[in-house]
Amino acid sequence: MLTTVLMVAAGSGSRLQAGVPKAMVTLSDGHTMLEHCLDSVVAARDAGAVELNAIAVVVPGDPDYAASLEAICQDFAARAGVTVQTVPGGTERADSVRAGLSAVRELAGSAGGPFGRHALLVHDAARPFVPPTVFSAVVTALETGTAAVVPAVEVVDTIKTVGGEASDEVTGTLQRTQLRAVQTPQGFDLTSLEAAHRLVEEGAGGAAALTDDAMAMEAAGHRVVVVAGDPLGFKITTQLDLTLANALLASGTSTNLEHH
Ligand SMILES: Nc1ccn([C@@H]2O[C@H](COP(=O)(O)OP(=O)(O)OP(=O)(O)O)[C@@H](O)[C@H]2O)c(=O)n1
Ligand SMILES: C[C@](O)(CO)[C@H](O)COP(=O)(O)O
Repeated sequence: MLTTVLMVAAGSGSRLQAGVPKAMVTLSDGHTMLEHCLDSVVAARDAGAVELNAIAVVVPGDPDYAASLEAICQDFAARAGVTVQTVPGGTERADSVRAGLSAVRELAGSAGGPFGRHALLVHDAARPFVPPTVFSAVVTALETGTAAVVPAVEVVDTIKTVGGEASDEVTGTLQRTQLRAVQTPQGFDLTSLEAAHRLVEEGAGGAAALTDDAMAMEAAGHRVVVVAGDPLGFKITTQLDLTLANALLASGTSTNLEHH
């Protein structure tokens, strides 16, 4: 199934505190986070897991950062033999996804007419080591006709809700067997995700409340299916995650085959 990837890279990385947007952070092997994430997509293509049409990368509005990321994207595109188009993002992650959807529609339309079913993978430019098996599981589920697919792993901690007058008061304990930690790439029927985001945008919920795209599909009444994620699909959010990523690279344990 022809698939376009929407990679969101417009975040500031405030929790990582690296002084530059997270996608521009260089890992210990000298490659940026963005290159690693692009590489994982192309590794999935090369493994036959994704019939890749093109990649849209949503970049920060700041012109200097946008220019740097555009240069990284076009270098990568030439090396990997893939179309990569950048588009400026928004304040919240959901704003950036919405900004990217119009570019995706153009990329999908030019690939094979606007009316066919087209798969979209929405992916964080903060998960550098997602293996091809995860891409494959998501795309395979989409191919069965499912409109929304998320990769996920089991939760290892006990999760409690807090609230009351003081937010340090426990109000309940969630049933751990029913919980999953959700990763990206999340897979969607393109037309359905466009409609779901429009619906949520027109409603009361702000973009900040939408922490992933499956939430828009859930709000629109779609069935969302979970497939197996992978521990290597972890998101780099804090310095501790970055330390883990660099240790994986140093140990050779990881990651995305060869660099393009
Ligand atoms: N306005 C935003 C916010 C986030 N993202 C992207 O969404 C992904 C997941 O978000 P997160 O890990 O929270 O990244 P940041 O927003 O950069 O981090 P922080 O919340 O710590 O500032 C990242 O690839 C990030 O670039 C985006 O494109 N546009
Ligand atoms: C989309 C996501 O990566 C799924 O786990 C996550 O919800 C992003 O959250 P963030 O706070 O924007 O990192």
